[in-house]
This record gives sequence, C-alpha cells and structure tokens, in this order.
Amino acid sequence: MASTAGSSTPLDSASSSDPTSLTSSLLRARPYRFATQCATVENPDPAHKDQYGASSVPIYQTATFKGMGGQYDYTRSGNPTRSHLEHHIAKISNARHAYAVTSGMGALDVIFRLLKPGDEIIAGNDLYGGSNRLIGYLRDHGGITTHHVDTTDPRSFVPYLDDPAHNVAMVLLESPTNPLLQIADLEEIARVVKRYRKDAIVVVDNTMMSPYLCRPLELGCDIVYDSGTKYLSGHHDLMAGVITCDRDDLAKGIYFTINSIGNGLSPFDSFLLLRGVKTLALRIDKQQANAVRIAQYLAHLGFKVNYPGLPSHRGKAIHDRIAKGPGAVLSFETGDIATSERIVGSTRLWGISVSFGCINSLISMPCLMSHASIDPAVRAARNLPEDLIRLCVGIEDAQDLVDDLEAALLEAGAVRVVDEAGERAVLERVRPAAAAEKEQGFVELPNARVEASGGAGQAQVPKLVTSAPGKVILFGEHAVVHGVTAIAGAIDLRCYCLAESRSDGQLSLVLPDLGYAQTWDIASLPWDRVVPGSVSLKTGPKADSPPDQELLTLLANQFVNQDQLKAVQAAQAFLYLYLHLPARPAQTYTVRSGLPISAGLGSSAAYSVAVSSALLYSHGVLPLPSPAPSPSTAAIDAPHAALVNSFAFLAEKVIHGTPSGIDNTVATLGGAVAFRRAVKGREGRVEVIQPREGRAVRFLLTDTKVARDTKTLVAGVAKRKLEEPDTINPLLDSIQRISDAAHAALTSPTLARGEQLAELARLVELNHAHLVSLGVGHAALEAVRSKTREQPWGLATKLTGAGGGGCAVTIVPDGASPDPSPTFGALETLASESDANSLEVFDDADFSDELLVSLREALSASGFDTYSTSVGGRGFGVLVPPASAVEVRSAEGGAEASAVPEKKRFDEATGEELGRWAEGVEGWVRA
Ligand SMILES: Nc1ncnc2c1ncn2[C@@H]1O[C@H](COP(=O)(O)OP(=O)(O)O)[C@@H](O)[C@H]1O
Ligand SMILES: C[C@@](O)(CCOP(=O)(O)O)CC(=O)O
Repeated sequence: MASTAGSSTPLDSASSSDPTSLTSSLLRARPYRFATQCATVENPDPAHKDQYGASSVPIYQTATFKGMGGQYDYTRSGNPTRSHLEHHIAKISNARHAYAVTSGMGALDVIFRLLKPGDEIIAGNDLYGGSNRLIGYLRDHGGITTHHVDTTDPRSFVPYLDDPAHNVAMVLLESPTNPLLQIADLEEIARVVKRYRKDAIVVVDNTMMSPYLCRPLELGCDIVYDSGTKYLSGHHDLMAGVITCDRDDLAKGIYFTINSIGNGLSPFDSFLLLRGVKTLALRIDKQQANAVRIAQYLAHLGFKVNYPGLPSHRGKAIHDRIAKGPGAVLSFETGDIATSERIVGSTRLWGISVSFGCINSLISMPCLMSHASIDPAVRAARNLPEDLIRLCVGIEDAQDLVDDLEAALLEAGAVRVVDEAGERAVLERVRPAAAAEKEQGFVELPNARVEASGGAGQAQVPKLVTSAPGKVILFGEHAVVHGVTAIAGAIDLRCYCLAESRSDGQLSLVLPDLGYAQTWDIASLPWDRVVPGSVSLKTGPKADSPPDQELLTLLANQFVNQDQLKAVQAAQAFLYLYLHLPARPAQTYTVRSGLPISAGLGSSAAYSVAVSSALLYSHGVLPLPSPAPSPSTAAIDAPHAALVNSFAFLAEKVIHGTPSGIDNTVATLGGAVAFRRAVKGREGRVEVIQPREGRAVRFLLTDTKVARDTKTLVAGVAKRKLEEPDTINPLLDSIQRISDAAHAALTSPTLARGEQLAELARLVELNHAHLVSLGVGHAALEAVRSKTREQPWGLATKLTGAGGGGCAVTIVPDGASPDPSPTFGALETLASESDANSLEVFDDADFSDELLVSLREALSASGFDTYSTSVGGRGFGVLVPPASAVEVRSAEGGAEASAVPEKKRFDEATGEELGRWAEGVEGWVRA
C-alpha cells in the first residue's frame, strides 16, 4: 500500500510576540527523531478512528471484506493490518511507497519481475547466497543474465554500462556485504549508473543496515528491500520482506506483482512485524555497541576482523558517509577451517544459526551454512574464506558475550593463556601454520635478518637506478590465467626506478606519471602485521600465497588521497614489499615509465619489477652484481632474477588480484617466452623461445586509449568460466592449440618466410575472435582491426593484454631492407603489401617503410597512438656505476650537465628522454 512519509507534528501557527508559544511551536515543528518515529504508529487514513480506541493495531484476520466499493475487498489485494505496517515502514524509511511481503527473497523476486527476458543485471560478487540462487534461476528460466563485479570499486560497473552490447536494466547492491562486510559506495555507484543508463534500476538489499542506519533512497537508489525477518522484526519469530521506493511507476509494478501472485504479508505477521519495528532503534543501538566491543576484542587478539566499525576497515570512510553506524554483523578469520568449526561448536551463548538481526547473538560459518548454496569454486573465486566465522551480535550483556567467545576460542585452541596472574588472563593468539602463511604471504625465515628491523636503518646502496621492460602478449592472454600457454615478449618501452637514501626516518614514494607523491613516517607503518625480513634469497616470498588482505586494508588507510586509485594501488604494492624486507632504511623512491599506463603493455609488471629490484638491491637482500663485461652479456644470476620475479609477482597480485605471472616474468627475464602457470597441481613452465635464423618478425602496437582495468576483465573471464564452462572451456582449449601452433611457426627452421607470416596472421585472427568470445573485446579495438585490414595494408591485428580497450598488436610483414641483426630481440614493431582482401598470403618482402608510415598516420588520424618498439629485448636491469657518472640527455640528444639520478631530472624527463638516457649510459647489468 502506498504511503507518504512526513513530519508527525506540523508547525502550529503561533504569535511571534509570545516567546513561550514560539518556543513551543518550534519544538513541535521538529520532525520526530528515528526512535520516536519507530515507536509511534499512525493510521494511514487519518480520518479513520478505531471504533474501540485500540492502542495497538488490531489483527484483521480475514480473507474477505463485505460489501462493494469499500477500501478493502480481499486480503491478497490489501488488508488494514498490512496497510498500517506499510505506512509505518514508508514513514521510517522516508519513502513514498512501502510494501510488505512474505520474505526477503519474496521481496527480491517481486523486484526481479520488473525485468524482462534479455535484460541484464550487474550485481556484487560477494552477494547473499539466496540472491545468487534466484539469479541462477532467472538465468536458466528467464533469459536474464547477471554480471558480478567488485562493488567496492564503482569503476568496475563501467565496462558493462558503457558497452551498448550489454542491456543493463538493473543493478543489485548490498552494503556492507554479507558476510565479508565489504563496502559499496551506494551514492557514487548510483551516480555512475545513472550517468550511463538513466533507466537502469538501482536496487539495494539494506537488510544489514535497516532504515535506521542507512536510507539508500536518499542516496539516489531506486528500490530498497529488507528482509523483515532480521532487524525490522528482531526476534526471529516471523518471516517477512519489505520493499520501499519513491518512484510511482516502480511502485505500480511492484504492487501489480504482489497482488497478482499473492505474497503480501499475512495479517498476523504484519501485526508481529509492526510490533517489532517499534523497538528497532533501541535494539540496534545495543546490538551495535556490543558488536563494536566484540570486534575490538577479536582484532586485539590478532584475528583478521571484517567490520566497518574498526578504524582499520578499508571502506570505513565511505561507510561513515553513507550510513549512520557500522551495524551488528561482523566476520573474522582464524586461518584454519577446523579451528573455526571448533570455535562455532564450543560457544554456548552464541547460537549456531543462519540469518541475523535477532536479539540473541548468533554464530555461523557462512561457507557451511548461509552461503553453502554457492559452488565452492565460485566461493573461492569470490574470495570467500572457507574458515570465515560470522557473528551476528545480539542484546545480551557484552561481557557475557566476550566471556563465552573467549571460552570457545580457548577450547578450540585458537588462543592460549600467556599470563594468568591478573584479574583477567592475558591471552595470545595461536596462529595455525596455514594461517601464518596465508596472512603473511611469505614463509617465515628463522635466520632472517630481523636484527635490523628494530629501528631505522641505512640503505646498503645509497643511490641506484633499476629498470624493467613492458611486454606484449602475442597469443594466449586471459587463457594463461587458466593454465593455457601464452606467448609474450619484452618490448623496449621501460619503467625506471630511482632509490635514494635519506636520514630523517621517512619513506617517500614519488610517482610523477600519476601526479602522486607521499611520505610516511617509517616507524608508524603497520610493522606488527608482518614478519619483517621474511624475504631472502634462500626462501624468497612464497609465490602461491595471496597477499595478506588485512595488511592491505591497513595500508589502504595510509593514503592521503584515496581518489587516485591507480596511484594508491601502486603505493600499496610498494609499501607491501617494503614492509617485508629486513631493514627499515629511510629512502625516497621515484618511479617513471615510458609505457602507456593501463593499456595492456604490462606497465604494472614493469613497475613491480623495477620497484622490487630496487628494494632488494638497495636493502642489501641481493648483492649488487659485478659490472657486465659487455652490454650484451647477461650478468644477473638466475636465482637473483628469480627472487626479483617472485617479489614482483606479489606486487602484481596487490595491483591486479589474480595475475597469471606472465607479465612480471617477461618484465624480469626479457626475451620472448612460452609461459604456462602452475595450476591444479600441474607445474608451471617458462620456455625461452629461441628465434630461428633469418629476419625478425615485426609488430605494430596501437593504443586505442580506451581506459580499462585488468583486474575487472580478468575477474569477468574467471566468472564466465565458472558459470558457463561449456562455452568457455572449449575456447581455452582452442587458444592452447593457437599458442602451440604459433610457437611452432616462430621457431620452425623449415617453414618458408611467407608461410610463417601467413600462419602467424591466421592465428592472430583466430585468437582475437576467441578473446571477443571471452567477452574482452571493444569497439575501439575493432576500429583498429578494420583500419589495418584496409588496402593497401591488409594486415591482421588482435588485442593484446587484458583487452576491453587498451592496445592492439598488428603483425607486419618484412620490409624491403633486411634487419641487420635478426635476433628475436629485434622482433621490431613496425609495419606489407599483401594480397587484396586476404590476410593469409604475404609476399616474402617489402612492406615498405612508406606503407608503414601511412598506416601509422591513418591510425593516428583515427585518434590512436602507435608505438614503434622492438620485441624480445633485455629483462630488468640495475645500473652499477657510481651515480655521479650518469648523465641524462636532452630531447635533442645532447648530454646535459646535470647528473642523473638527480631527482628533479628524473621527475621531469619525458619517457623517451629517459629511454635515450638509459640507452646511452654505460653500466647496466641486465637479466
Ligand atoms: N609509471 C607508473 N607509476 C606508478 N604506477 C604505475 C606506473 N605504471 C603502472 N603503474 C601501476 O600499474 C597499474 C596499471 O596496471 P594495468 O591496469 O594492468 O595496466 P597495464 O596493462 O599497463 O599493466 C596502475 O594502475 C598503477 O597502479
Ligand atoms: C589478461 C592477462 O592475461 C594479461 C594482462 O595484461 P595487462 O595487465 O593488460 O598488461 C592477465 C594475466 O596474465 O595476468
């Protein structure tokens, strides 16, 4: 039943000359505060008076109403008890319309019926299990597809919103999510959605917050639903769902469904729910205060706690803006499933139960209970830890709750007593072996050089420069994440890192390419979350561990300007690495790149490798290599390169989530490789591709300049693989065959040149088509492809890297003049005359320089940037000579007086200048 909220106490007309009546009028003019609004129930029809003056709304337990033309005729369509409830819910939600149905899922079902076949939904990847089950039904029976995204990042919605191929009609959000308590910026997401699709309906499941703590309609969302079974009723003695909205058209559709299917809430349950809502504010105040206490208690013991009431929570600032309190649900990890099971089984006061919002405290393991309907592989892909314990805190005495939990933690062996002398025993967390690895991301090193970690130390090398190349994936991107072989080579666009000592106990990171700089007081970094010095040549970081999410959360709080997401990711990765090294030297790191950032050429891997090597050398974990006898001699030992690679992989994980490792491997080793990651017990493999004798294959790189995000694109493919294995797995198998064929074509000593190039072009076309089927294509990439196909060029092009925009790679037939040094290291990126509309036939020669230039001009005229670079060059490098001997060359090529690394020069030189300087300077030792 529609209802309009409003002030319960209209301003009386009062004489301004009478201060008493003016004051009293002003007092009465104030709208009631939330707790008062909850406790006072008005009749939806002010003219109607209960004949007996009942002070509680009666239960009209009747299916039918007598007579014709009355307000009610049949309870499926409307009932006075339900109308009272709906009016009350609308009032406390500050909504124009409210409806009460038989459960929270019933509410979502009613909302979903606003959609039609072919519509698409964007939803969180951390959604309530029951909602996911219904979404699965819609997919199979309603022709409605759902895309799951990371709702903590409003940008992750854009690839779907911005692509006309996606018919996004609804966005489904929860904040905080259940059970990971992640925060979605409802206000910003609603803004982003409306910017791209003004008709898309933004729906919020507000059950965790209730209208007391959050009112998403006021934040620009369209429909809000709550499971009334939870906080609204508060006693777990009824099932209900409520829906609120302001838009009349949506309200009409919602009412139509409720009336048609008959899932309006029964009179008796409406009565119970109305009674529950009266105490909503009171209950939540107490439950929330208890939850804060429990969260602090667990965090203090060293458990990883997810709760937006803790200062360390990553989304706290956003949550504080969109909600009035952190609520009363929290979750924590023990690091071990068996320990978690023992804790849950040992509590007495905390009841083991699904659901939440009850006045009694509840404990559960979501993976075994509320989220058990989600496939384990999907749970893993969505980072839902199997050992997660969810606590739904009730109104009991906080100390009793702590005592019962503490007893369970002790009985489960999750904590031990270290001092019994005081009034209350002092406890210490017992970290299960699995947890230590999981949380630190590293194997603990008994003989690590932790002695240096007590205070600010000195860098072993006061000043040094490192560099690392970007990469181009020729075949197999995305599929490589799932264990398929990919073929990639280093390109000669590089990232440079300058590390300089200082003596003020501070650490600075300067990222001029991103307009970002920040300084930290080293002592105030979260050292207690790490085992410093756990990285050494002997053990290295444990390559298959995910980064410690809690540490990342703590690090996220270190940034002054959270808006610069790219820079914050890069800085987070930098601090993450710094914290795991033995010494704590005061230093300034400045990082510059000649690579386009976020364009698919591996700028993040080049950054990670340059920073990782600078840290390892300047901290003395790796000894500086001896100068190379000649520039072409690889002088970095393989184990040293392996440590740089695995350390950098960790930074890549911080930036990307679940990278395959191909980018950092190429950025470390250089050359060209066939790379296969380790999956499901099968070993990984990196095979260096030895080019055959003869001319190098040439490639042209074109940047569409369409922004995209590797993390979201990789997650999108992973999700489709889980949800549509019959479609995706055959594509991955086919990409494996493409990579194998490309490897053979690149290295075959017998294949004629024309045949080799034709085969590569054929494979490029095929691989691109598969990438489009994986869902990572983009219109701008197709524009590049159709341009390069045009006559007189007629060349084959595919996307490279994560796709969704970014760069394309075009295979270029040979020029007239043969390359003088035909190594793989000279797989030049340039541009052939080929047969009219055929991409399969190449002449053995002469795709002239003029043709290449004209192609590049045509591409730039279409708004694209092209890059001329060679493929297969050197890997990461460290500059060994004394810093004073190093000069930077100006754009004109002349040597400048000022030495590099002078930070200012380093900051200001263009990427090309840095590249020229690096080429010109002697002393690089490279992998
Ligand atoms: N020069 C740089 N300075 C700072 N951070 C960088 C630089 N280059 C790359 N990064 C980091 O890498 C991220 C780009 O990664 P990604 O989106 O995968 O693009 P790419 O395909 O270029 O690797 C940036 O958001 C930033 O965090
Ligand atoms: C899509 C993928 O295969 C390559 C990503 O490359 P880039 O971040 O777009 O440069 C992901 C990976 O291998 O980690």
